[in-house]
Amino acid sequence: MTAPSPTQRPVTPNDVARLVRASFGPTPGLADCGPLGGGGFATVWWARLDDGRRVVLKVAPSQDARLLRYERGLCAAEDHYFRLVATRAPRVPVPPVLHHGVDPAYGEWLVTGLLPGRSLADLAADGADDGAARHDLGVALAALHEVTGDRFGYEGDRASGSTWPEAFAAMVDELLADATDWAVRLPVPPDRLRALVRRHEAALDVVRRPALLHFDLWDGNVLAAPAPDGRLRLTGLVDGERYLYGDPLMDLVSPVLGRRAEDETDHPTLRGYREAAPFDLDAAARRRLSLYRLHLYLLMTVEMPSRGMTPQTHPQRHTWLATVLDAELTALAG
Ligand SMILES: Nc1ncnc2c1ncn2[C@@H]1O[C@H](COP(=O)(O)OP(=O)(O)OP(=O)(O)O)[C@@H](O)[C@H]1O
Repeated sequence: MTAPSPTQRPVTPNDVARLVRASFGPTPGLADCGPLGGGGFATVWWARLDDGRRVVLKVAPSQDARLLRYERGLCAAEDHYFRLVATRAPRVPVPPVLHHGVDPAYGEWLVTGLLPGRSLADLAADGADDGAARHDLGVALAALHEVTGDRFGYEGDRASGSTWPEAFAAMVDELLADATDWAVRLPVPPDRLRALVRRHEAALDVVRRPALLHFDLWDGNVLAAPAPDGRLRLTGLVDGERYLYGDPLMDLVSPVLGRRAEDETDHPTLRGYREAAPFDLDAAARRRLSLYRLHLYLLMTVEMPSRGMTPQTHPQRHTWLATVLDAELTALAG
């Protein structure tokens, strides 16, 4: 078993009972509970209430946990994202928010309804045919992207801008500042990364509408279950805490993590997306996809120490990230 991340607070069944009481009052009480695996940032438990409801309790990192700059206020952000999707894209299945708890002494937590199904990451271990569920994900993403924000980037006092190039450059800058704070050695000098983003400003500037992006739809955050015909279908998108507003193409990176969306045109998620929201894969779009992968790999590199990971404890992850970062740098330099 891997060690928990320093961002994951230890939680006991007594804590769950106390947080259920703080969320719902004396009734309903807690009937049963247990940890939910699969995440690496918050502490997540399922709970059965004594009125029969099944819920998920997500406990945010403690107030004194050191996080990256864009990770400020993620519990409130997840609350906002799920409510926004329920109102503005109601056909996309996300967990209903039951309570957002804030206790000045303890910290923050979120209680949502437990959605049916298992994550695609989990189901892949059984070798299940998940093509229909992945196609559903593409269609759901296209619906989410119809929601428009009033500025680009993150909400609150985090990286944002009135244009997409401005917001994207601010996001990269914040990650580079995080890298300095955490003494993360990057495979390339920060100034070269900044120059690369500036150089591709024209490709980013094609994006004129701040679309709602989930950002983190890797296989662990997509739930699916068998439909009556036996095929796996989408039952939920979870973990909405990292949402931002920007280029829809940015959301096509995590669903094919480690691969290139532009080479996977027959991938069911991309087929579903393009059937619902056709787009051109022209030279500017290809450059943007490359920039977004660069951003994600940079983020995954910079977040390692805050998750308790070092090149020594996680050599494979470290080497893989250095390799894929380098590939994007080469592609963007040409
Ligand atoms: N409402 C829900 N219904 C069913 N399962 C859920 C729900 N919320 C979370 N899960 C399960 O719990 C796992 C962990 O939750 P979540 O991804 O929100 O935690 P996290 O620590 O923020 O993860 P990450 O490391 O991806 O940021 C998910 O991968 C999913 O399998």
